[in-house]
Amino acid sequence: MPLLVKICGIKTMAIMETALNAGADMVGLVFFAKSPRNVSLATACTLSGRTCGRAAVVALTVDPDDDFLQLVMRDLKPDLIQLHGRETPERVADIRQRFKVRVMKAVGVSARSDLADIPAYAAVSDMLLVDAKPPKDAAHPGGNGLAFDWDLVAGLDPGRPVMLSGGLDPDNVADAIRRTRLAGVDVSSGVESAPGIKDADKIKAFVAAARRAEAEVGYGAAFAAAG
Ligand SMILES: O=C(O)c1ccccc1NCC(=O)[C@H](O)[C@H](O)COP(=O)(O)O
Repeated sequence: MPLLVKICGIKTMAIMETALNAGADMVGLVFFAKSPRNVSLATACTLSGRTCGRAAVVALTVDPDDDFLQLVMRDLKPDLIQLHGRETPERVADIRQRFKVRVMKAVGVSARSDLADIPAYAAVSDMLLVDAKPPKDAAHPGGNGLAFDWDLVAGLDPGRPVMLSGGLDPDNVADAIRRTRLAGVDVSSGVESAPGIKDADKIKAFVAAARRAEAEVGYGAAFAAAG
């Protein structure tokens, strides 16, 4: 299966166009008021319209309530809801079933013990995202540009595709792909010039580096051999 590359926290048409032209498979729109990447639902709908099916649209939410999800599903109709809060496996299952939407649950990792929750989340999610566990005093539960020990998730296979995130950037993404061989990579801070300000050249460099590593590792070949 080809490597999935997600660019998260897109706020402008120009950057959406850059991510699509660079070859991103997934684009993330952040709904979290305290984030410098937060977008309104109206802006998200406009940005999403630009994709024309070239990339999957991911609505990033943090402990969303049903009223908000109803609006997101009615107006944005994302391909995937990313759950980046303290949602329990029961709540993840509830959202997936109630809204008939694919979900990607983010799991914070800083130690091997954090992987204990993964089977329960894999059972109720379409995809998982492993991210650095935020520091206790962090203002945001994600998008902090912090990396974790990738060896903890190397080859992780809970029966659902797993994306790697947390502190990735154009310089380290190839190493991360080689070491973990997960289904995809997700970046936000590492392709910015300042919090919330995406840098077009960094996005292009990130996707290019990820694609080179994908070819080197042989993602498609492994899939063909297995299939
Ligand atoms: O981006 C945010 O501001 C954010 C706010 C609240 C929850 C999650 C958030 N971001 C998550 C992501 O952008 C990515 O999925 C991932 O964590 C990558 O973050 P980064 O380390 O900045 O590359």
